[in-house]
Amino acid sequence: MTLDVSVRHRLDAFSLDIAFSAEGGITALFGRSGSGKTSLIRILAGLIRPDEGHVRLDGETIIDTASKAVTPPHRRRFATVFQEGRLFPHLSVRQNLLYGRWFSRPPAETGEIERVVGLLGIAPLLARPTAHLSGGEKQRVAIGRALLARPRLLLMDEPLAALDDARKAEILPYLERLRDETAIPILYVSHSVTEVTQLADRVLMIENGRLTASGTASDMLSLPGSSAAISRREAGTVIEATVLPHQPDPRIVKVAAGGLTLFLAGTARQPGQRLRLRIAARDILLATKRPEGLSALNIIEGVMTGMAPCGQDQIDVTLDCAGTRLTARITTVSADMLALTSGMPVHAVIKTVALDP
Ligand SMILES: Nc1ncnc2c1ncn2[C@@H]1O[C@H](COP(=O)(O)OP(=O)(O)OP(=O)(O)O)[C@@H](O)[C@H]1O
Repeated sequence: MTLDVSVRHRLDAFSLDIAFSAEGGITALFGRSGSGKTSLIRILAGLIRPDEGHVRLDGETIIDTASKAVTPPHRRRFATVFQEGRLFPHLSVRQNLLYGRWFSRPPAETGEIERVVGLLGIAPLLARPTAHLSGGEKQRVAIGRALLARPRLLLMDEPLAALDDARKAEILPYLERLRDETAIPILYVSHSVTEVTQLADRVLMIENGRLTASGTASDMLSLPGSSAAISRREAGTVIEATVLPHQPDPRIVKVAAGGLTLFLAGTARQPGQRLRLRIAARDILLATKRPEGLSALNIIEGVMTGMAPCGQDQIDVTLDCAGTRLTARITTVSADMLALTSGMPVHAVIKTVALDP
């Protein structure tokens, strides 16, 4: 699938002027509130007609303002999942799902319905009225309804934003399965670093109605150079890791990440499983000598490669650790105490529980 978008649109004082192309998998639209993500999704869904530009899917014109060609929303076969599920409250879960199927041509077969129900773990909910579901359950049903419309493109506009952290954590694995087990390309709007780290194949950074950068989640979400849309607390490094075949202890997980070996808090992981880890800069300590008697399992040797001031009295120290770049945020007092200089060997200490797959 190739989605080719180039649109310009004015909404009072705000102007959107964006061009990008997206392939299969999950493409995240990441940016601060008010940057124009929802407006872009609304253009793609057919809820706003852009002032100028084109949208094409696999070469087929969806919108082309120059030739005044517009495919009506119901013929686009794009499904949308919003922040709040927008289920029909008077219908059961099963009836809501079948409503999605009504839009698919040819209609989804029973086997497909069972597959979607299994994928999202909603079999026990089928007979329930939607009014009796939790927020997380409602979102899973909304996703199921969207899938059963057999969309060519799934537009997800902050689908987890209305949920608390526990419900978000409950749904994220289902979204990973959706990415890995269906071939439906997804545009995923979010300003959550956690969600984008875990889900996105590619990230488009949007600021003030413009595309400012695009690339892999690791490149887009890692310091130095990551977007201003990432909060100070969340800033850090995103790295790809693979679970190693031999685990030293069932309570922890050993992974290879670039040239590093790291330990994570123990959850069920299969050898060979790929993970994306986010290491917040504020969760890394630095030591000039290898520390002993620490509870941290991850003590990594590296070389200091740079320093950049970060707010008042704090410094981001960049390290090269066996070819992997990490950033540690420390106070200027600590930097002075350690007399850090470029090229100096250092040890980065990361708490096992701080590694957040
Ligand atoms: N119908 C409208 N008329 C005028 N201005 C609008 C309209 N809709 C949106 N805007 C403005 O356009 C800008 C972009 O809004 P949009 O909802 O696309 O941003 P967003 O990145 O999705 O934000 P959020 O993450 O808060 O949902 C905002 O400044 C908003 O106030």
